[in-house]
Amino acid sequence: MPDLAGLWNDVIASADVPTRAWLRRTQPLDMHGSTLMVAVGDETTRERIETRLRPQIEERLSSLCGQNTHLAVMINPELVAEPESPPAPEPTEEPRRAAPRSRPQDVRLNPRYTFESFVAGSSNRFAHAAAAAVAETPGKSYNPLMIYGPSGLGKTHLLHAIGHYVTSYYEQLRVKYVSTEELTNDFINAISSNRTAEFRSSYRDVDVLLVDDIQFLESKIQTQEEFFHTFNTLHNAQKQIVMTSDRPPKLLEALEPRLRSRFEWGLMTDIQPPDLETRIAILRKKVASQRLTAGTQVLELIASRIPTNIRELEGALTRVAALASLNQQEITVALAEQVLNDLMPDDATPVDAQAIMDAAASYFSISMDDLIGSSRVATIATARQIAMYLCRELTDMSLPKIGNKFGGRDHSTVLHAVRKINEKIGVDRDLFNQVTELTNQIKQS
Ligand SMILES: Nc1ncnc2c1ncn2[C@@H]1O[C@H](COP(=O)(O)OP(=O)(O)OP(=O)(O)O)[C@@H](O)[C@H]1O
Repeated sequence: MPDLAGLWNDVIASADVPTRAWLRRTQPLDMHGSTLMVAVGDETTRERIETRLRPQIEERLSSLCGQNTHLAVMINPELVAEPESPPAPEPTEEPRRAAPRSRPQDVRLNPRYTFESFVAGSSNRFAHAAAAAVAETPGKSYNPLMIYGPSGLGKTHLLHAIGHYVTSYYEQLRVKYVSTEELTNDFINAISSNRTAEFRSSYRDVDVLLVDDIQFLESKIQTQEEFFHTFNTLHNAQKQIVMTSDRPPKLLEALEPRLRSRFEWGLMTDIQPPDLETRIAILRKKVASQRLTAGTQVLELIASRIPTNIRELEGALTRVAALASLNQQEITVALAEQVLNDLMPDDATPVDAQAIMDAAASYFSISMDDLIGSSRVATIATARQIAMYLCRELTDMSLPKIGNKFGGRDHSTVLHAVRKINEKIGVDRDLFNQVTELTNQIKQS
C-alpha cells in the first residue's frame, strides 16, 4: 500500500506552477486497485483536473507507482477554498538560502526536519497529512492544528517541516517557530525590560506561528493570559497556528479552560509509536541520507529492539555506525548486537537526568559543581557535553529542560553538545568508549 499523502505530495511537487495551484485544493482519499481517489472542493476544480490536468498527473502517478495508475476525482464541498494568495512560486533547489532578504523571518529550523525526510506510516499518517495540508494552505485548512503524542515520535519534525515548506513555497508569508519555553522566557524578559509591545508584535505580526511543547504553558498563568490574546489576534486574522503537546488539550489540566477550548477549535491529531515496518523504513531512510551501508537484517534487529521512541532508534543506529567506523568494518548483525546489548540491557529501568549527572560526575571524577558550572577545562567540558547528550538520548527531557538542569544553560547549548558528540562518536574511539561505559553504568545502576 503506497503512502498516499507522500505519493500525492510528490505528484504535486513535480507539477508545474499553475497545475500546482489547482492541486493545492485537493485531498488524496484512497487507492482502489490502480485508481487513486482524490477529493476536490468544487465542480470547477474537478472539471479542470479531469479534462486538462489528468494526463500529466496520471503519467507522474504511474511512474511513481511503477504501474499504470488512474485518477478518480470527487467533490467534497467541505474542502477549503483556494487560498487568496497568488500561486506559490517555484521552489528553488535550496529554498532556505534562496529566501528573499527582505522577508522578516524568525525561524531557526533544523534543516533535516523536512516532509521529504519524514516517513509516514499508520501511526502518524493522519498527523502527517494534516501537517501537509496546513503547510499547503496556511490559515485555510485546520486552524489551529494540534499534534500530540509521547516524546520522540516526530512532532517537532512535523512542525519544522511545515516551517520549511511555508518559507520555501510562500515567500511573502512570515513564519515563527518557537518552543514554549522560549516563548515563556521571551515574555518574562519583555516584562522585566518593559518591552511588551515588541514582544507582542514579534508574535502577532506573523502568518504562521509554530509552537512546540505547549504543555509547558501549564501553571504559567501570566504567559497563558498573554498567549490567549496572541492566539485570538492570529486566529481572528486567519493566521495559521500549529502546536505540539505531549497530551491532548483536555488532559492539559493546569491550563486555563478558555485556552484549552481554543486549542480544540481546529484539528487535533495524535502520533502513536510506529509499527515495525515504519521503524525499519525510518532507519532505511537515515542510512541512505548518511550514505551508510547496512543490510536489512541489521535494520530489522535495531528496529525490533527499540519499539517506541524514534529518537532512541536513531541514537542506536548512530552508535552502531560509530563503532563500525572506528573499527573500520562493515555494519554487521554481530556488531549491532554488541552495541544494542550495551545500550539496552534486558533488565534496564528508566533513568532520569539526576542519575545520568551523578554517574557522569563520578565516572569523570569531577564534582557536580564542575559538571553544571562554566569551567572550560577540556575534561570537564567533555564530561558536561556527554552528560547532556545522554540526557537527550536516554530520557524524554526537552532541550530547554536539560539546559535548566545544567546550570540554566540555553537550549542551543544543549543542542550543540548533542550534535558535537554525535559527530565525534564515530571518529574518536576514546569518546565512543566513554559514552558506552557510562551508558552501561547508568543502565545498570
Ligand atoms: N516518521 C518519521 N520519519 C523520520 N524521522 C522521524 C520520524 N518521526 C520521528 N523522527 C525522528 O525522530 C527524532 C525525534 O523526533 P522529534 O524530535 O520530532 O520528536 P518529538 O515527538 O517532538 O519529541 P519531544 O516531545 O521529545 O520533543 C527526530 O530526529 C526525528 O527526525
